[in-house]
Parts: sequence; structure tokens; C-alpha cells
Amino acid sequence: MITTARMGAVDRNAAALGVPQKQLMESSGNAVARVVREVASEGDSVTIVAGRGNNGGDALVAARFLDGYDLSIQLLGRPEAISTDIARENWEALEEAGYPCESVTDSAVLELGEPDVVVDAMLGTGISGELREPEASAARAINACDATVVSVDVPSGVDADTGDVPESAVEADRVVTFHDGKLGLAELDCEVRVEDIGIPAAAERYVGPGDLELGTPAPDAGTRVFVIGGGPYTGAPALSAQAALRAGAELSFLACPDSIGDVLAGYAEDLIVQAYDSDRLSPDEVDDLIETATKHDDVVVLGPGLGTADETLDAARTFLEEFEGPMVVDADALSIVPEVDTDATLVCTPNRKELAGMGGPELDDLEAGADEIEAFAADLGHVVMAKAEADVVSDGERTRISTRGTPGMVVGGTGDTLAGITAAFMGERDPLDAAAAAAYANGRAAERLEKGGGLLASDLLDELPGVIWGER
Ligand SMILES: NC(=O)C1=CN([C@@H]2O[C@H](COP(=O)(O)OP(=O)(O)OC[C@H]3O[C@@H](n4cnc5c(N)ncnc54)[C@H](O)[C@@H]3O)[C@@H](O)[C@H]2O)[C@H](O)CC1
Ligand SMILES: [K+]
Repeated sequence: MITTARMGAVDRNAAALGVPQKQLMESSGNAVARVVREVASEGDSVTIVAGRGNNGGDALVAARFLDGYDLSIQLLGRPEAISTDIARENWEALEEAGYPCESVTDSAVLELGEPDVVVDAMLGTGISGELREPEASAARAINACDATVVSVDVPSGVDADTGDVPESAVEADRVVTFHDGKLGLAELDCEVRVEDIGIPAAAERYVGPGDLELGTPAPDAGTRVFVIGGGPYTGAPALSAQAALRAGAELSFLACPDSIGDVLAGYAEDLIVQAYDSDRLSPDEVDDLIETATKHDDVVVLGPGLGTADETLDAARTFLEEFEGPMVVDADALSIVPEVDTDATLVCTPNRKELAGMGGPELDDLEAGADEIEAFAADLGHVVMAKAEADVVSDGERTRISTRGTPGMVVGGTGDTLAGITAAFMGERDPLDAAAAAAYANGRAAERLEKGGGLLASDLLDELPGVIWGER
């Protein structure tokens, strides 16, 4: 099963891999025609009712695969109103080649007659809410006639994600949907066929620009990130907190020992430092930290630069046990995740060594070990983003790989930026989608800098907005 948002992301990744949407539309149209051939006999009359989006475009392609039938092609609206280039090009090709095309500009004029088959291609995944005119009248006409109704992708009007069926929706006999099943089609009383349209498996497996779009909230999402880190180290928490801002967080707070508060504040005026009265994180601070994070619906980053003092790990353990919000767990805090029972929503971001230290697989090549990482994430019950040349992100059921980045990223601190970006995205996005998008953004930032060696994690910061809002 796939959501329509994820389907859109996979489409976009396919285009980035060199398989553009128009090619997918050709496959979709072909698949629609195959189902029409199953329900119609040679010479039967087939009426295509096409909307102005790509759902209509699929059916316009199908027309070219239906020689031998008594075809009628009705476009709902004026050709100038076709909303995508690829659908318009397919319309123009039909007109040019002399197919029986009509543009219906007044819904009352949709003359269905008594066709044997109607292809319902008014609306697919682009719909929201009850059908508007002229689609609503056209749906009534389709439902009133005796024809076998073949719906393209989804019966027009039905929400492919939720399965909501508004009163005005088309009642289909058959549905041809593409690439993968849609949750919203499961309850329908008709035959649903899932057809392969030639999307490369890599478009789902490897993160691409579609994942960036899917996992990145709008720049005004208003997410607050709360980094709990520092003590023995100062750079790591500052990088996480700054990366969160560059990735669109509205505010980035840093909770740290007061011994380093001034140092952290001195790194960047954009950070809000909340120092506690101690040399390192200890259980005494946890209640306050949870109260602050919970009150403001913060996304927490726990771990960067915390160190491994016993009392610090005790504090991290208590925090995990008691916090119930979204959080990224990185670095020194990772080792305790397997021992705690938590209601928080976690993305854990171990490198190879930390992964093994958590009881996960010992791997040289993370990509080759993706199945083992998936199994580990399933056991752990949290999203795992294992980091190396390839980053492997898994929630135990879904696994995505990012091969973006450069060898220069081995430098210290690039994991800290990744944790901050992930947190900024997690405020408004599914944790797996957020983590996958963050891996892509962090890696692309390094690629854009084109440094063979000598990359600094702090170099990535300036580059992030251009990647995130320029490439999504
Ligand atoms: N990988 C794939 O699955 C592929 C699917 N394809 C097909 O593309 C459609 C989705 O196309 P899109 O252009 O995004 O949207 P629609 O055609 O569904 O319609 C958009 C159109 O409809 C208007 N609209 C929205 N809500 C309503 C409403 N309630 N009443 C009337 N009109 C409405 C909106 O304004 C838009 O203009 C997918 O389903 C597949 O069929 C591709 O062919 C390739 C790959
Ligand atoms: K449809």
C-alpha cells in the first residue's frame, strides 16, 4: 500500500532517475486500455470522460491503444484549461491524429448516449472534497447509464488515502490503479487492479528530490527545536542547533551546563542558550527539561556532546522514560535506547560503531546490510537512521537509503548537523519521511560545496537552505 503523497514523491524520484512522468503516463494509459479490452468485445462503444489533470491524461493515452472500438473522447472543459503539459500534449496528439475528440464546455451537454464501456478519468489523486461542476453532473450521468465503468486510478471523487466516498462520486465496476495499492480503495465494492507502470525500484529505495519534498515542512511550520547536549564537548550541540535553524526551525534552544553556556552563546547569536547549574547533565535537571520541552511542543535532540558520565546517562535514561514527544537521539545517548521503555517518538541516528553498541548489526557496508538494519529497527520499535557513506533509514517496515554526500563528510560534526535537520523536519512530518529528507539534504549540501577534502560540518550550514527550499 502507498499513500498518494508518497506516490508523488516516488514519481518525482523516478523523473530524477531519468524516467519522466510522461513515460509513466504512457504505461498507465496502456494498462487502462488492457482492462478496457477485458471488459469490452471487439467493436463495442467506449466513451472516455477525461478531466483536465493527469488522470484525464492517462485515459487520453489509452485511446491510442484502443483501435478497433467505437471510441468517443470527451474532455470536460476547454483544451486550454488542461492543467499539465503532459496531459495537454496527449490531447493535442489525439486531435492531430484525427481521433474523435470533443471538448465539453457545458456539463449539461455531456451526451453519454448508451456506450458499452465508460472510462472514468475525470479525477484521480488530485481531488479534494465533493465533486464540483462540471465533474459532479458528469458523475451523475456516468452513474445513470448502463455501461461498465472502468475508473482510472481511483473512482472520480473517492479519496485514495482515506477511502471517503462523497455522494457525488463515480460508482466504478473496475478500477485500474498504478504501481501499488491505495488504502482508500480497499473498501470499495469493485474489482481493483494494480498495474506496474515501470517505476524503477530505485525510485522507492533511494532517497531523491521527492523524499526531500515529502519530508520537509513549509518554512513557516513554526517548529521549535530543543537540543540537550554539551558538557565535555561544545561544538556538537551548537552544530545541531544551528542546522535545525537552517532547516527551517523557528527557534532553536540549547540546554547545556552553565560552564559552557557562554561558549555556546558565542558561536551564534541565533541560538537561545538555557544553561543549568551543573558541569554536566545530571538527573537533577530532567524535570525542568521535560517541562520546558513539553510545554512548547518542542522536538528534542538528545545526545550531541553530552559525554558518558554515569549521572549523564542516568539523566538521559529518565528523560527517555518520561518524555512523550518527538525526539532525535544521537551520539552518547544512543546506547541507552534499547534498555528503556519510552512513549516518545524516536529517530535514532547511530554511526556504525554506535549501531553495534546499541546491539544492532556490525556492518562494514550499511547498504548491503539494509535488511539487518530494518530488522533491528523493528526490534527496537523506533526509526533508525544508520550513518555512513550510505545512510540507511528504516522504521522496521519501510527502508530508504541515501547515497547523497561526499567523502569529505567523514569529518566530525556532519552527524550533528544531520540530527538538527531531522529534528526541524520532524515537527511536522512522519519521522521516517523527516529522517530520509534530512539525510538527502545534508548529503546534497556537501555535494554542492564541491570540496574534495577539507569540508567542515559548519560549511554545510549556509548551504542547507538552498538545498532544502531550492531543490524540493
Ligand atoms: N505514478 C502514478 O500513479 C501516476 C499517476 N498518474 C495519474 O495522475 C493522476 C493525478 O493527476 P493530477 O493532475 O495530480 O490530478 P487529477 O487529474 O486527479 O485532478 C486534478 C484537477 O482536479 C481539480 N479538482 C480537485 N478537486 C476537485 C473537485 N472536488 N471537483 C472538481 N475538480 C477538482 C484540480 O483543480 C486539478 O485541476 C493520478 O490519479 C493518475 O491517474 C500519471 O499519469 C503518471 C503516473
Ligand atoms: K478517475
